[in-house]
Amino acid sequence: MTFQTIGVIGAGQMGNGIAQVFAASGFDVRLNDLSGEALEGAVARISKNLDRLVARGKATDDEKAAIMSRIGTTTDLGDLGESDLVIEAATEREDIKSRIFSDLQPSLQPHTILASNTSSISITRLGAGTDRPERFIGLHFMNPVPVMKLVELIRGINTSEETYRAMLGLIERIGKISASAEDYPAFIVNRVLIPMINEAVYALYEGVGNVASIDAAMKLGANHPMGPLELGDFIGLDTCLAIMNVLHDGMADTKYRPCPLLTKYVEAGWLGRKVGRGFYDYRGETPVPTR
Ligand SMILES: CC(=O)CC(=O)SCCNC(=O)CCNC(=O)[C@H](O)C(C)(C)COP(=O)(O)OP(=O)(O)OC[C@H]1O[C@@H](n2cnc3c(N)ncnc32)[C@H](O)[C@@H]1OP(=O)(O)O
Ligand SMILES: NC(=O)C1=CN([C@@H]2O[C@H](COP(=O)(O)OP(=O)(O)OC[C@H]3O[C@@H](n4cnc5c(N)ncnc54)[C@H](OP(=O)(O)O)[C@@H]3O)[C@@H](O)[C@H]2O)C=CC1
Repeated sequence: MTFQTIGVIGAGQMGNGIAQVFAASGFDVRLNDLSGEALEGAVARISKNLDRLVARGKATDDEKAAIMSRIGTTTDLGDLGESDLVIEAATEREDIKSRIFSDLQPSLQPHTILASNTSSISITRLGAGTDRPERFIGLHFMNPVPVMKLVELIRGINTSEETYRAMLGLIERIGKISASAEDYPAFIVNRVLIPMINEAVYALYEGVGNVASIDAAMKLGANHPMGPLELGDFIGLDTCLAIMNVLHDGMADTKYRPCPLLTKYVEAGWLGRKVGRGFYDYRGETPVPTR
């Protein structure tokens, strides 16, 4: 299987990172989002990330220009039809993802592989709703995509060995390392990580600590690069809540119940860094804890 053109759906924090990484490895990328504004924001973000690399001598101006020239944007899903692989990285909602795959299907070539960057949703179920469950797979990148080495590779029950092998090779080609996970709710990384973040929110909710003390405790006491509440803000509290709900429903176990305080923040629209406020308020010079 050869890959040249990669479609990416959803130009949020993950979609733009995935687009950057593939373009930097020489692939042509078609980035899609519902809104032109999101696409402009993604291109600006990628350009800024590459400027940082140029400033640190890790890339040249010419390399930056070549990477940028390989990224095309479109609000029309039909423009992704030429892709050899399409990676969906839209909002963590099964109805949105299923709809995207069914809208995309008529434009696709027969050989195209479909992947979802979902954090938690069943790959088997998403794949079963398409015309190519054997060429459907979970490709779970980590945030921030240009920095994090891991891509979790999740095979649905129908995913073929050929598709799996092709993705193993592709992950290596973009300089990442894969870990294979079985298709159970939230896979490996988020099965462990998101309940930890949810537990930190419980510690806040119950008054065991405040935002600053909980994050300091885990950064200095467990050597985590970010505290769990800071990390929740970084991931997006809507995404964290969606993952907890998938775990709670999928495992049918109350140990995964989302903390009511997490739900309250999401209901308030305090989704974390991407909107300027979550467990910290990012609208000033330095982040200020909200509790
Ligand atoms: C929810 C899911 O489904 C799965 C997930 O993704 S879970 C989340 C997984 N991610 C994590 O756990 C991240 C935890 N945090 C970290 O590892 C670190 O805080 C961090 C890598 C994000 C930043 O590290 P830091 O040392 O504080 O920052 P800094 O020194 O500024 O940056 C280190 C490098 O990362 C780059 N970087 C930092 N943030 C970046 C971003 N958002 N995008 C691109 N590059 C970034 C910097 O350019 C720098 O690169 P160089 O070393 O090449 O110069
Ligand atoms: N955040 C993280 O740390 C990680 C997230 N993921 C997963 O990646 C996916 C994306 O997450 P993330 O980038 O954080 O989310 P964001 O909210 O940053 O971005 C999602 C983007 O998808 C767009 N979108 C929504 N519906 C559609 C659609 N029908 N067609 C095209 N684009 C659409 C949204 O547009 P609008 O804003 O207009 O709705 C938004 O621009 C999720 O499945 C998430 O679970 C995986 C690993 C890590």
